[in-house]
Amino acid sequence: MRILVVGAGAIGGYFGGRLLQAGRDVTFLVRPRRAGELASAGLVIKSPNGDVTLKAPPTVEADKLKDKFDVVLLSCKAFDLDDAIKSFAAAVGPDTAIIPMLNGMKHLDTLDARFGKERVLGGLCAIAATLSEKREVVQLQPMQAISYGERDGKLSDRVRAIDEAFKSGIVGATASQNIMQDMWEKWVFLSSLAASTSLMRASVGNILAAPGGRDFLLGILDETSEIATASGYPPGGPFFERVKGNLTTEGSPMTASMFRDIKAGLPVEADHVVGDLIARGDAAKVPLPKLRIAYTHLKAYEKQRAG
Ligand SMILES: NC(=O)C1=CN([C@@H]2O[C@H](COP(=O)(O)OP(=O)(O)OC[C@H]3O[C@@H](n4cnc5c(N)ncnc54)[C@H](OP(=O)(O)O)[C@@H]3O)[C@@H](O)[C@H]2O)C=CC1
Ligand SMILES: CC(C)(CO)C(=O)C(=O)O
Repeated sequence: MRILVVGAGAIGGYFGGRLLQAGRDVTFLVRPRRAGELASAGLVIKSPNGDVTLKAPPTVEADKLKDKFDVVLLSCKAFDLDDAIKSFAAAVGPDTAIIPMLNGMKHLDTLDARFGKERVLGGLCAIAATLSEKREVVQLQPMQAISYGERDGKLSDRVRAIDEAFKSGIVGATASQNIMQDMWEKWVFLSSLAASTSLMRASVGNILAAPGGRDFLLGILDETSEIATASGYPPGGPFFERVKGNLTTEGSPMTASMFRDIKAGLPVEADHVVGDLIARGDAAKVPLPKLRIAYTHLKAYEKQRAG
């Protein structure tokens, strides 16, 4: 099974690297700077689950991409999606399955419109990872999971084949027969975490320790949960019940990747992760006072960053 990992940043580098480490046929589609880094220093993963340096991992740049791949594992940020699509389009043939790992949901519409719904699986990952100043992939906590599945819930032959390839390389890889529900639940959790930690500039533990902090966190979770419910995906599955506890754990150092990006002065997925959720909530007339404040904050950050 030929796997093209689009991007070798935090999550692409991590999950693609683990697959490569396990001997899977992985190629990273990268831009020139990352290609140079990987050629000279290798793909370096620092992780509580085991460090590894993969010397000269196979890479390709967009203008050299000619072959079709069986699987495209998409790991760009939402604001790079259009450019990434142009870059990997040549790799998509009639039987290619695209697995997006982006947070949010709107990328599914964009990918469907360009490649056809039948080529786009549902996908998500749960991990805390970052690309360090040394351009190493750093996993910040042991937690890791990646899921993929047909959006109609069928356990198809292609999903079984992907599962076999992924499971043998990645701890926490799972074929899901309810991936749309899983993606919504992840979105509810992530958007609540990202909105709160970015707005408060603090970890969950420090927000909980502040006056009104617990009410704010739980209030935002109520708002995002109501949007999911109004959209036909009421949260409440095992994943959701587990992660909900993460938002109320005293002393928890947990933050979202969005907050880490803000601290590093990097662009954020404000519209994709929070703005799109608000648009869906507005359409369903869900009151969203807390989420709206967080969104205004993120857009102000973007404005400030643009100068
Ligand atoms: N980091 C985390 O802990 C988690 C992140 N997510 C989600 O995963 C997604 C990716 O996040 P993350 O890995 O942190 O982001 P990063 O910025 O670390 O990585 C994204 C990578 O995509 C690459 N890229 C963008 N466009 C192209 C292109 N046209 N061709 C080749 N490569 C391209 C970038 O390359 P370049 O270096 O050239 O800019 C970059 O290395 C986001 O949607 C995020 O919300 C989900 C769960 C956890
Ligand atoms: C939910 C979480 C925190 C872990 O996957 C995440 O997706 C992120 O930080 O972007």
